[in-house]
Amino acid sequence: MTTATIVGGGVIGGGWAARFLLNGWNVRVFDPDPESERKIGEVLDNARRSLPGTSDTEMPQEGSLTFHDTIAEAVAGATWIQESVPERLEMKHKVYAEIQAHCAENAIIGSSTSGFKPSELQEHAPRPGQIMVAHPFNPVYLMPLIELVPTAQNSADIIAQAKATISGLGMYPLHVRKEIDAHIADRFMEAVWREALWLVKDGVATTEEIDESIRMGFGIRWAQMGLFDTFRVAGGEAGMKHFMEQFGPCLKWPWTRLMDVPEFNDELVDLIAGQSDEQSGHIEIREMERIRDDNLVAMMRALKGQNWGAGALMNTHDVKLSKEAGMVRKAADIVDLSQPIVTGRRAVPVDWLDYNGHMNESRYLQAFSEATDRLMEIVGCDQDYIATGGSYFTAETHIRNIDEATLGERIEVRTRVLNGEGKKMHIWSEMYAGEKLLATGEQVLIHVSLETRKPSVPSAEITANLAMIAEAQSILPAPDGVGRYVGAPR
Ligand SMILES: NC(=O)C1=CN([C@@H]2O[C@H](COP(=O)(O)OP(=O)(O)OC[C@H]3O[C@@H](n4cnc5c(N)ncnc54)[C@H](O)[C@@H]3O)[C@@H](O)[C@H]2O)C=CC1
Ligand SMILES: C[N+](C)(C)CC(=O)CC(=O)[O-]
Repeated sequence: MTTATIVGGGVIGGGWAARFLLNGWNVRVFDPDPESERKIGEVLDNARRSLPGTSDTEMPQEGSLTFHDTIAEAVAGATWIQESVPERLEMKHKVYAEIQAHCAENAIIGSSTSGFKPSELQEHAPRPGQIMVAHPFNPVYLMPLIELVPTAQNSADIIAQAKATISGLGMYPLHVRKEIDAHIADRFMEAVWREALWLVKDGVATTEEIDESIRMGFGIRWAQMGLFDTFRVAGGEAGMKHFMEQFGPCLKWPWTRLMDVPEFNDELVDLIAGQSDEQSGHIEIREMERIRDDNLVAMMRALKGQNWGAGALMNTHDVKLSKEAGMVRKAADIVDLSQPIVTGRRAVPVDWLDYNGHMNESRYLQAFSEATDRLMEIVGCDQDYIATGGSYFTAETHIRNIDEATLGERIEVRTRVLNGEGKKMHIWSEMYAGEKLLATGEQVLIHVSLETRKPSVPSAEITANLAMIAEAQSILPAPDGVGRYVGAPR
């Protein structure tokens, strides 16, 4: 297992700790705050209930978390050291001096800095090539973006290593090729923030009205297409050129007060903080974090469904996780054919819950349906085969909901082939949380030609695989409840 050290375990360091831990890394923390263990524990609780739900496969086993009294002790054995101390350059320099005196020479030191340039961070360092900006977004355990900002002091090799580590955490390393204060994304947020401060100060809008203008409008658009594609579409058939012709003149109109900053005095702070308290002061900060996390997970899962943007990144990561978890994808890889095949492993995501606070009945069907897709793939009915015009349609499903599944609970589906002769495939799946049986799902599927939409004979490979599995599993007793109809006596 690989080890990461977190130096500075506040809002951002805590989020990094969770991201590494839940991706299977061991994490060592140094933070002089005596409350840091409690604070990181609370961040971790929120991460555990949200991050696994972004994945449609099994996440790695959580690593171990330890707290250390000195930087020297904390950096021992670490391959990645993430500095997240307050945004003060002299403090960061002091911390790097201590880290570099004790860490491995080939460890990467990433800085969470929101605004310092990497060349500023590297000043006075004995090994500047070890340090680079790895700027995350809050909450680090859910937001995929990392702005990776190196300088000419960082070798191509260390940059490639940093990118690989970030990708391995399910994140998106955006290589910022030219260093600039506040990198890329924070410059946008700063621009929006400045405008918002003026709008509140000038009494044009309240903090709440400004938030509504974002979350009811461009905030939703930006999550999926960003700025330029959004404006390209807004240009209609003539696209970006037309958009620019139409809105170019506005650049000279008083549409922004960007470089004109309101005086940052007590009056402004009280005005903004007062309105913000009125808007959301009745909700505890951890509760607000949970609301934010649930919304983020649900939105990112929607993007996964579209295989777009952050969703496409997460789908690619799922394939990697699934391979690492040893999920079988081919019949030839099954070690013991006589046992039910593990066709799904995942955590229950927040958007699978209903008003009863447990996994909704429709999601039991979804989990069984995804397990059936996996079994189809295993026997040879994979995407390549389907592209040739053959597939299976489900003719009948019977689900028994036996126990509840709750948010974040890890579920596993195990599938048996009861009969795979001819055009028919009769399968039986059981869903477990640990050894607790949650549900059974019995399905009959018919092989079809996608051209005629009529039953057809599957390929010889599929027929042989189904026969082999059914034969091997026939030594198992008949599943309890097989063939049961609604209302049948127990
Ligand atoms: N809060 C945010 O939204 C974001 C912040 N960042 C950046 O992350 C860094 C940390 O910011 P936050 O987590 O928000 O601050 P924070 O105030 O929540 O946490 C800073 C932590 O550093 C600890 N600390 C202080 N001196 C230390 C030292 N000498 N050695 C080790 N730990 C020490 C503090 O006890 C505290 O727990 C900053 O550079 C900031 O710009 C980056 C992205 C977003
Ligand atoms: C406000 N901020 C500059 C600290 C924001 C960031 O750096 C990134 C974020 O999470 O929004």
